[in-house]
Amino acid sequence: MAKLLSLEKVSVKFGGLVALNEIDLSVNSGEIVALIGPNGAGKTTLFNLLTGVYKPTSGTIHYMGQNITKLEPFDRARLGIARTFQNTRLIKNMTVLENVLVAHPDCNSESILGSLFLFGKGRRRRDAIARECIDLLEVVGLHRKLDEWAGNLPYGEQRLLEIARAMATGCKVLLLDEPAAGMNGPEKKQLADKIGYLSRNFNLDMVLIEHDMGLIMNIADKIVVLDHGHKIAEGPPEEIQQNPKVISAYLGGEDDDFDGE
Ligand SMILES: Nc1ncnc2c1ncn2[C@@H]1O[C@H](COP(=O)(O)OP(=O)(O)OP(=O)(O)O)[C@@H](O)[C@H]1O
Repeated sequence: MAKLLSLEKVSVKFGGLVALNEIDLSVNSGEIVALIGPNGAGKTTLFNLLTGVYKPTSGTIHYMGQNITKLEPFDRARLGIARTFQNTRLIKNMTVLENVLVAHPDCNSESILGSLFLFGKGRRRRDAIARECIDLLEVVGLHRKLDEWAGNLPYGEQRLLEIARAMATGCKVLLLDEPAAGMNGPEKKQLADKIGYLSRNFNLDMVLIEHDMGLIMNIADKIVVLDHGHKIAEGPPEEIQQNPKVISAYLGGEDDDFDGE
């Protein structure tokens, strides 16, 4: 498998605190990678490193063969690295479709209004962008709610809308921060199905921070375990589930939380 994204001996220090210590990590093309670890392990710091919000104290980050260690968040987004947030960043008083349209690189809120006055080629382009966005909403199952206010959607659907917004940017790597947080059982099942579908059909690579072990066991190809800024394990779910280091560090020995149920 081709390496898409890789970290080589990356460390992040905040004053005297080592939030990440010489982390090596790679995301291969077509992979779903789950990042787990107890509170303060360094998961969010790693996401901020990948998006460029934080720069490493030492080490390098490569993406599609390019050294992106010093690239700013905007440039990384343009290269195809997108993320969703634990607390959704939707524009609640815009419709579902408008939320996706404004995330599209060829569109912004001014051009949505301006498009009323478009003719010919401009209008065809606008229609094509709208079609693309509606197709994305169909993929996440929200195509029947195009005109609803984003803020009125149930929580699970707001998270799916965030994924559609991230995809509208044309991303190749999607970083999902606790996508299942606050979801009920059926919503989690729907999310797991969508994530699997997106990965298979859109050639989208995903890294997710998630605490729901059942979800992770279902969808992840690889799990990376952090503890106090150190990578303590990496491997397929069935291997990680049995790893005594992980059980004791992450779960304090209570392996009944780690059975994927
Ligand atoms: N901007 C910052 N300044 C100082 N310390 C920070 C900063 N960001 C994170 N840290 C510290 O780095 C360590 C790792 O934090 P991080 O948020 O990455 O952990 P986490 O695994 O995401 O935890 P949680 O599951 O609670 O969100 C913590 O000790 C945290 O207090």
